Amino acid sequence: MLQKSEPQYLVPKYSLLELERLLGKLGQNTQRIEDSVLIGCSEQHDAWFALDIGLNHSSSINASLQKPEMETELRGSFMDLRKAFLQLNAKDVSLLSTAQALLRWHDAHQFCSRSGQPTKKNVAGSKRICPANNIIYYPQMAPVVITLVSDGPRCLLARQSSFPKGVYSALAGFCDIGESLEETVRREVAEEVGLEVERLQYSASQHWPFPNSSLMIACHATVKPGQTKIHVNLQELEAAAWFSHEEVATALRRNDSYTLQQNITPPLRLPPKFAIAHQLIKEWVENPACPSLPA
Ligand SMILES: NC(=O)C1=CN([C@@H]2O[C@H](COP(=O)(O)OP(=O)(O)OC[C@H]3O[C@@H](n4cnc5c(N)ncnc54)[C@H](O)[C@@H]3O)[C@@H](O)[C@H]2O)C=CC1
Ligand SMILES: [Mg+2]
Repeated sequence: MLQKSEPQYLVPKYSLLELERLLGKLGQNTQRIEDSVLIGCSEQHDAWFALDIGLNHSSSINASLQKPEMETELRGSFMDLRKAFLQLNAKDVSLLSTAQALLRWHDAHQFCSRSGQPTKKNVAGSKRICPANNIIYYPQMAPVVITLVSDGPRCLLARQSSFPKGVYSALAGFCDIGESLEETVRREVAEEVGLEVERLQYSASQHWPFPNSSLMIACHATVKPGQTKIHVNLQELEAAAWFSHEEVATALRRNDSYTLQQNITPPLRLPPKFAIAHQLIKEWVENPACPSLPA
């Protein structure tokens, strides 16, 4: 749910009093405030909590609550989370991403997997405890490596059929149990495009709420100049190709509005700014030789 506040969109933020009033108006029990989870604090050190007042929430008191009513009451509209990210500043993207992931984790961990008894959230929402056996459950993230492979003058980008039209990104893959990040990078690059990674350098990381909660670990990698023939794994990818520095730099410069005109084959499109893949590609465009990589 985002609220339009010209010229941008905002995540709805309320004080405790305002929230109590709002829940009352929506016919919800104010007890629900106890389901809130701590997601951060303002620069003035005011604590920020997130609460799911979604229509299909299991503990929704008033099941007949309609989406349009809620949109009118909150003066906003519901939208897809990825689309919402395109409208928000970096701070709100981070808050919304944490809120979504943490609230979803709580919703999916209502019961102890050992005793089958209901688990109980602590006040901050940083864990759940089973009162029957004192097992503590902590929110989990799945580590994922994302790697921009380069052979020097070109970088390798790939797309999955689920990506929007024309969008290519860096190679990504979940870490398997027991693997180091380096091993995951080498395995994923070999599995998806049949290339052997020569050198590897960590760049940055990002929390990513899709599909559940991942920690994206971004790296630059190089392959030997003579060993660049791609074998695309069509079970994982729709396509993969080498792109020149000029092609990628042009795609980065293009105003990426993501609104496609019909009947026009889109040129190379890159992931949106909020995705770490975008940062990784931008870094390579600004410094294609990656001189900081050890020789
Ligand atoms: N923030 C960013 O810039 C980007 C984020 N991503 C994210 O990276 C993730 C991984 O990329 P893929 O190429 O899809 O991974 P992948 O190459 O490992 O293949 C996905 C498959 O891995 C399996 N898998 C193993 N462990 C899993 C787990 N913990 N959760 C879900 N599936 C698991 C499933 O069968 C799934 O279909 C995606 O969820 C995507 O949202 C991908 C590209 C850019
Ligand atoms: Mg992959």
